[in-house]
Amino acid sequence: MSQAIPLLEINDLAVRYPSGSILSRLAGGPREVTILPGTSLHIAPGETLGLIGESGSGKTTLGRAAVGLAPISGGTIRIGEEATSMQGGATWDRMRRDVGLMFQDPVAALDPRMRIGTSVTEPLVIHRMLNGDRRAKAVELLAQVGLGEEFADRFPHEVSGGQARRATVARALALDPSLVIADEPTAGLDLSVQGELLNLLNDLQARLGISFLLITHNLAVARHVTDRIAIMYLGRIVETGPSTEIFARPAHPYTRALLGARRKGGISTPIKGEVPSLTSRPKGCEFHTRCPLVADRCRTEAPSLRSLGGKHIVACHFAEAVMAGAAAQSKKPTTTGPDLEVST
Ligand SMILES: Nc1ncnc2c1ncn2[C@@H]1O[C@H](COP(=O)(O)OP(=O)(O)OP(=O)(O)O)[C@@H](O)[C@H]1O
Repeated sequence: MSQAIPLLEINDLAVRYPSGSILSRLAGGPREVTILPGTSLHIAPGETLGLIGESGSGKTTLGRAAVGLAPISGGTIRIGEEATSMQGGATWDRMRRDVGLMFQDPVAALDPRMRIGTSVTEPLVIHRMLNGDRRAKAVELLAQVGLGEEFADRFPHEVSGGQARRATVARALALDPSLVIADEPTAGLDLSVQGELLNLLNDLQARLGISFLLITHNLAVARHVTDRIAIMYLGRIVETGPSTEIFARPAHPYTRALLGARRKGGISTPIKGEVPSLTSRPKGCEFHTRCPLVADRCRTEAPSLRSLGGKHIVACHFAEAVMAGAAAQSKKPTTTGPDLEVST
């Protein structure tokens, strides 16, 4: 893995949305809700970073904010040579040219009224970068993802879910990006098709040297394709490090709970306790209301992110104890859930 200057660098990013509930506003509730309270993240050239967390933890918001598609209220973002803060205006346009986007909703990603060839080349038209024949370019992009020429002329409803998802990958590659942001790229696909898609992403990373920000709540997906993972809770990164290290020795109780939820026969068991409201974040460690290891200190003192050696970074007062417990637990035989068919 390259130790070069990060390709993507996000520092202290804050995102606020207007508060959704009219009732809450009428009752004098907050007018705004802070989703990302000052979040930092980086991705090295050629690296695949997995962003993991429960639903609502802010993964999609972070992915969208990285390209200026969320209401940024503070912090800085740099992609390659281009850097911006707040509402970057024309800078976003230049930054987005270096990023391929695969957003969560595959139906929205491919316009049902457009032939697939037209959809996959659309980013080139938007950025005025289409040189030469549009269909020929579509065929070239579709070939990169293992789809034949005939797919250029088909409509999304005429192809399978896996083929449609490949087409969204082709579209993400249109601008020849250094970074692809893929939000839940395998959601809704059968296990074997998920495996094929992940093999494709692995292959593209190896062949084209693209970096990926892979947003998923599926730990099996993260395990197979990421170099490093970052765990998000209430819009903050609470643990990050090499995937192999985090899966073997998670150091945050939240990460450990996420991994434990997967171990139980593959059936996702929710983590105990309610996710706190983003408009009234708990004092101290924000996970303390659900943490099985909570101590007095956790209720008053917010843990900072600190290094456990190498690239393993965590925000927990008792990380060493959690890690030791996880290491002991991993030696016991466990039942594992259905896995993916991914070549290594
Ligand atoms: N446009 C919006 N306006 C107001 N709040 C929003 C908006 N989009 C997202 N949110 C809120 O931001 C929070 C984080 O949502 P986000 O979609 O980023 O989380 P996530 O971790 O990606 O979840 P999921 O896995 O379900 O997509 C949620 O509380 C959500 O309700």
